[in-house]
Amino acid sequence: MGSNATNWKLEAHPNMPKGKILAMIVLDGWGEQIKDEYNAIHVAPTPCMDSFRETAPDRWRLVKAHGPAVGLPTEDDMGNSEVGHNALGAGRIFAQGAKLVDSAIATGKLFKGEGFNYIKEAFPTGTLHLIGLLSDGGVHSRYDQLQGLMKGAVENGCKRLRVHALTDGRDVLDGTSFKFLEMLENDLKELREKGCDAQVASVGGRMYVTMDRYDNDWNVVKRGWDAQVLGEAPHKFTNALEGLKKLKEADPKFNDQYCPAFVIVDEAGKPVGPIVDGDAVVTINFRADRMIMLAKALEWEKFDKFDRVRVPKIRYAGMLQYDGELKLPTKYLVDPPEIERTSGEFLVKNGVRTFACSETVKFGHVTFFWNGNRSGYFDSKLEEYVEIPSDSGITFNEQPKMKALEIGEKARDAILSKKFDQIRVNLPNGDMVGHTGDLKATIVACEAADKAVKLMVDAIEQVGGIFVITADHGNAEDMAKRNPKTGEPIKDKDGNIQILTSHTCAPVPFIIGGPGLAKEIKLRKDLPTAGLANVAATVMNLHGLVAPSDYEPSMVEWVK
Ligand SMILES: O=C(O)[C@@H](CO)OP(=O)(O)O
Ligand SMILES: [Mn+2]
Ligand SMILES: [Mn+2]
Repeated sequence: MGSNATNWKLEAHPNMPKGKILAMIVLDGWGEQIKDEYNAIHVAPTPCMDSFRETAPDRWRLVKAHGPAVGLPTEDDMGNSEVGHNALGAGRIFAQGAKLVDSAIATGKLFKGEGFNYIKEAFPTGTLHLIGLLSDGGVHSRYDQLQGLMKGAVENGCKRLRVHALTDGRDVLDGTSFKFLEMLENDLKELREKGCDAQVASVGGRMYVTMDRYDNDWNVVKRGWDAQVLGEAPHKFTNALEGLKKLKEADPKFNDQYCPAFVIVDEAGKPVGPIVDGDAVVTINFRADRMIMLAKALEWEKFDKFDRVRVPKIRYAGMLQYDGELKLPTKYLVDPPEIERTSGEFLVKNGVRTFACSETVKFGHVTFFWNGNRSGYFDSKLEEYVEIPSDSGITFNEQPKMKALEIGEKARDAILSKKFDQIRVNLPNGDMVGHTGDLKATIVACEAADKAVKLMVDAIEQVGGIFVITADHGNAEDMAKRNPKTGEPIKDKDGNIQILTSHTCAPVPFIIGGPGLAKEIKLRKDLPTAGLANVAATVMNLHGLVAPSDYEPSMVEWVK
C-alpha cells in the first residue's frame, strides 16, 4: 500500500487510556546472556535495570532481536542497529538488505537491473572499483556477495577490476582481516586467469577509513577518498597481504577496525587503482548508515566537507539506495526494502508529539532507522529531534560513559516539560564500548547507561507516565567468544579468552512500567517468540491507540 492510499487514523483503544507520557528507551547492544565474568552488563552495577525484573517480573520479558525475526537471512545472523531499529519503528518484519542482495545475486536479477546496466557502460574502457567492508559479518556486507558481484561483473564484460577493501574486526573477530584479504587475493587471481586485470587497490580499517556515519568525523571519509580516489596514503605496498602484515608487526596496538590506510603500488611505485574519469564505482555495503557520507562525496557536485582535490567523472552505484529521501545514491544495484507506514509516522499523524534524542553516533538510529530509513521530520510542529555531539577521534573505551548522562538529562527535561507524548532515546554505551572489546570499559559503559535510564524513569514517575525499555540487539552481555555447544568461553593454550567485539544473537529485555501503566495492562503470555517488530503495536496501545491490523501483534492486553 503506497502512502497515498494510507488511512492514517488509528482507533482509540477500547480500554487503554490516551494521554500518558511515554518514554521509549532503547539500550543499544544490551542482550541477555549467561551471567559470568564476561557479561559486562551482569558485572556492572546496574541497580535500575535490575530492579525491574526483581520488583515486577510480570512486566519483564525477552524478545528476539536477531535472524528472521528482524528480516535477516538465517538464525545465525546476529542482530544489528539498522534492522533492529527498523523493526522497532516499523512494527513489521521486512526482508532486509542482506536478504535482498542474496536473492538478487542468486536469481541473476542484479545483473539485469538498471543500476548494473548503468555501471556496465564503463566496462569496455574503464575500471570497475568495488569499495566496501571485507568480512562475512553480514551487518554491512558479506564476502560471498562481493564474490558474486565480482564474478557477475567479469561475466558481463568487466576487464579491469579494483577492490578497495575495508578491514572489519567489529562484526567479526579482530585479526580475521588476514583471512578475508587472503580469500580476496585468491578470488582475484582466479579472475585474472579468466582475463580480467583484477587487483586490490587500497586497504584501510572501517573505523578509521571511510565508514563514519551521521557526519561524526569527515576526516574518516577523507582518508578513504585520498587512498581510493587519489591513490594517496601514508603507506604504500606492492602487495596487500604483506602490507597488512607489516603494519601489524610495526604497531603492537594494531587492530582491524583502525588499520591505517594504504595503497597498492606497482614496481615503479605508481598506485594501481586510483579512480579516474570513465571508471565505474560500486559501494558494496548493503547497509546505509556508514555508506552515506562516501556516497555524498562520490555523487554530490556541491560538496564542502573536505577538499576532494580531484572529482572523477564516474558511473557510481550503491549496492542499495542508502537514503530514500535524499535519493542517494541515484543509481543502485538492488532495490532497498520499502519500509512505509512506520509507527513514528502513524503516531505523529494521530497527534502524538514526539521527542527523539541520542548522541551523534546513534542519532540516526532513533530517527532515520526508526522511521524506515527516512531522514527528517514527518511534522516539524509535533516533533523535535535532538542530537548531542559525540566525542570524535577517540575509541569509546577511552570515554565509556559517552554522553549517557547528557541524553538522560535532555530526555528527563523533555518528559518534565510535558510538551511531548513520546520521548524516545537510544543509549549507545553497551554497544559502542562493547565493540572495542575492552571489558573493563564496557562495564563502566553499562553502569552509565543504567544511570541514564534511572533519570528518565524517575521523571516518568513524576509525570505519572509509562516507560518502555528494550534494546536493539546484544553486544555488551558477551565479551568472549564461546563454544556454541557449552557456552563456555574459548581459551587459547595460555588461558586467554578470545575477545568478542561483535553483536550477538542473544534476545533482549523488554520492560514496561511507570505509574501511568494501569494494573489491568498485562504482558500477553501467548507470544513467546515475539521480537522487536512486536514493540510498535505495543507502544501504540500504551498511547491508547489500536495498531494497524498488519502490524505484528501487541505484547500487551487488558485483563480485568
Ligand atoms: O557500528 C556499526 O556499524 C554496527 C556494527 O557493525 O553496530 P550497530 O549496528 O550497533 O550500529
Ligand atoms: Mn545497535
Ligand atoms: Mn553495534
